[in-house]
Amino acid sequence: MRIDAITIFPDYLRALDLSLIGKAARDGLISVHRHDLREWAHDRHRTVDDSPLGGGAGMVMKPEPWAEAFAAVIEQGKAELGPQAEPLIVFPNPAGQVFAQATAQEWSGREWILFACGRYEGIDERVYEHLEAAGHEIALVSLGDYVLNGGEVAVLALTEAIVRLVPGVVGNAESLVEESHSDGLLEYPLYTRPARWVDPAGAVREAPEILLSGDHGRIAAWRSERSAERTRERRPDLWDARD
Ligand SMILES: N#Cc1c(-c2ccc3ccn(Cc4ccc(CN5CCOCC5)cc4)c3c2)n[nH]c1N
Repeated sequence: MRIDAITIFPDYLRALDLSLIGKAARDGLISVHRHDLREWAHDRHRTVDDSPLGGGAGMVMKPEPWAEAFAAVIEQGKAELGPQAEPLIVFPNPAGQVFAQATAQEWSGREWILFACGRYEGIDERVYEHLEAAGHEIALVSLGDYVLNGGEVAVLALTEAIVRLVPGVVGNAESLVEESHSDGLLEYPLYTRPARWVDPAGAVREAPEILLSGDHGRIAAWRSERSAERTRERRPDLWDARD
């Protein structure tokens, strides 16, 4: 998988060189390419924003740098992947569809994802129109119903959610199966040693006896019950949406 990200804060995305994503890149499972949008802003101040037409607060990202950036980055990607390759262009956007595990699963099979990180109040609408008219596939996604200052945080989250599902990235693929949301339910409570823990307040806290029984059938049933109980209590929306 090739991942490109266009942003005015490329250093914000250096976290993609770390940990799981960084190792996947070093292992050749993915390649990550950061691009500074200001490279395609040609005035002396490398301006990428201007006041909103029609008035209003804040600034809007100008269409010209974005159009040039997309053309250049897509040309670079095609040079690597072949002239037929096409990116999925993803815009983190507060008005986008809330991103979910099913989408992460779907996008983990894509050859090429191009993230476009907006800032200010957003990107001139004609950029989306221009890309769609050129036949590109675009998606607007939101991390959730709260307000960020730009798309970079979302790109970090989206990339981790997607790339960890790319075959070979997570060592123990089995751990991906039992995760929260992978079956539409929340994960069961987790315990490790010591089985008997005296906490700093002096309270004795025992792990559930069943987990020490060695009876894997009963343990699986117990975990399933706890997962259902948690989902009902904490996420009735997920519980009600179950098949
Ligand atoms: N993913 C994700 C996000 C984002 C996100 C993603 C990308 C950009 C690019 C710019 N911003 C700032 C911004 C904040 C608020 C608003 C709303 N507008 C309503 C009408 O009045 C003007 C303001 C717009 C732009 C972004 C925020 N926020 N929350 C998520 N889950």
